[in-house]
Amino acid sequence: MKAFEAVQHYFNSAADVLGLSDELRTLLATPEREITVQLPVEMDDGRLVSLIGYRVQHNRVRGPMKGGLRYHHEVDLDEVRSLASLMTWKTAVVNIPFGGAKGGVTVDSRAISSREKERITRKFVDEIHELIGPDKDIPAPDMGTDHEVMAWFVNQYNKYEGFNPAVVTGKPVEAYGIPGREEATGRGVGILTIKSLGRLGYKVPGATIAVQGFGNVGSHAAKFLSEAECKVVAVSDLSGGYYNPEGLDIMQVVRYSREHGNSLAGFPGAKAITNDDLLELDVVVLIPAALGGVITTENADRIRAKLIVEAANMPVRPDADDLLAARDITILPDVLANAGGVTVSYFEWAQNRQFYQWNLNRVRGELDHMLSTAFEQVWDLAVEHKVTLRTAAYMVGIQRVALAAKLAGLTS
Ligand SMILES: NC(=O)c1ccc[n+]([C@@H]2O[C@H](COP(=O)([O-])OP(=O)(O)OC[C@H]3O[C@@H](n4cnc5c(N)ncnc54)[C@H](O)[C@@H]3O)[C@@H](O)[C@H]2O)c1
Repeated sequence: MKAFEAVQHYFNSAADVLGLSDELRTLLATPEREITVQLPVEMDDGRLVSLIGYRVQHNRVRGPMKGGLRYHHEVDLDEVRSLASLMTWKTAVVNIPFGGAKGGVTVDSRAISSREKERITRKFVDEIHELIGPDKDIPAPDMGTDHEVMAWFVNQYNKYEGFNPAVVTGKPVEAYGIPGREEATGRGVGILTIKSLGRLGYKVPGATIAVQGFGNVGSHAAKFLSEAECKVVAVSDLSGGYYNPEGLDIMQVVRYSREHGNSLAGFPGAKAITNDDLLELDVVVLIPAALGGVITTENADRIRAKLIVEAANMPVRPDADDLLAARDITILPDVLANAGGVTVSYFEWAQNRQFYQWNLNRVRGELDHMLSTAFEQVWDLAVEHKVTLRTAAYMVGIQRVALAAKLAGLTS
C-alpha cells in the first residue's frame, strides 16, 4: 500500500463511521493543487544538476495551508501528497485555523553542502513564491531542513513579496522564530504519553519506555518523560539501539550524542541492540520517532508494548494497525501524537502577525492546553463509538473540515 493510499484507508474508516456521502469524501480527499517544479541548481564543483521540487496544497477550507518542507532522496509526489493530507487532519484535530500542505525536494540532504542547500532553497522559492504566503500556504522545517533553511526561505521570499516573516515557521528565534518550537513536537509526545498512561491505568513513575530515533523529536520526548520519572530503558538512532533495563540517564545520552556529531555510536553503559530489537522490547510504551513504516505485518505479532505513541508520521502500516488493535495494543496516532510542532508553529505565525515575541512559559502553557483539549475529545469519542483512537482522531478532523466546507458553501 503506497503512502497516500494508507492515509485514504484511515480516512475512509472514519468516514464510514460518520456516514459521509461519496460526494463529500471526494471533495475532502482530493488535493486542491499539486505543484511540481524543475530546479536547475549549480553545485559547488560547477556542475548544473536538475532537481525536482513538490508542493501539494491539500485543503484550505479552515485557513491557510500548513506543512513542512522535506529534503530527502526518497521524496516523491505520492509521499508529499500523503503528508499534505495528513496535515489537513492534524491541524483540524488540534483545532488550529489552518489547512494542510506539504513540500519536498528529491535530494539526499546529507550529500550536499550548506551552500548547495541554500541555492536549492532559493531556487525553490523562485518557483513557488506566488503560490505561498502567510494567508495562503506556510511551509516549515521537516526532514533534511531546519531553521537555517527557513531563514534563507524568508530572505528569498521577501525579495519578491516584501518583508513578511510569517511566510514560514520554524525560523531561528533571533530571526522572528518562537522560543520552544524546537522542543515542541517531542514535548507534545511526552505530554500525551503521560495522559495516555493515566487513561490506561498505568503509573507514570517507573513506566518503561523505548524510543526509536534520537533526533529532534525522540530526544525531547525522552527528556520530558525521564523528567516525569518514567524509566526510559532504550533509545536508538541510525547507528543502532542502546538498552539498559535499569533505565538510561537521558541527560548523559543527550550530552554523548551532542559531543559525537549527533550520533549515539559507541554509547557506554548500555547493551547494544538493533533497531528491530528495540521495537520488540517488553516495555509499557514504545515511541517510534524516526521513520515511517517500521511496524509491519512482519513484526506486529512480536510487539510487546501496551501503548504505541506515533511520534513519527505513519510508523505503523495499516495492515499492522489491524493486528495490533486485535491484540488490544493502544496506538496514539500521529495526527494527534506529533501535533505539538504544528501547534507551536501556529503560535509562531500568530506572534509574527502581532509583531510581539511570546515567552517560553506562555508557549508551553498554551501548547499543553491545546493538546490536552484535543486528547480528551479524541479519547472520549473513541470510547463513545467503540473505535480506535486513530479512527476517532480522523473523525474529529474530518467533522471540522466537513463543517467548514459546508459553511463555505462548497457542499450541501
Ligand atoms: N520535527 C518535528 O517537529 C516533527 C513534527 C511531526 C512529525 N515529525 C516526524 O518525526 C520523525 C522524526 O523527526 P525529527 O525531526 O526528530 O528528525 P531528525 O532528523 O531530527 O531525527 C531523526 C532520528 O532518527 C534516526 N534515524 C534515521 N534513520 C533511522 C533508521 N533507519 N533507524 C533508526 N533510526 C533512524 C536518526 O539517526 C535521528 O536520530 C519524522 O518521521 C518526522 O516526519 C517531526
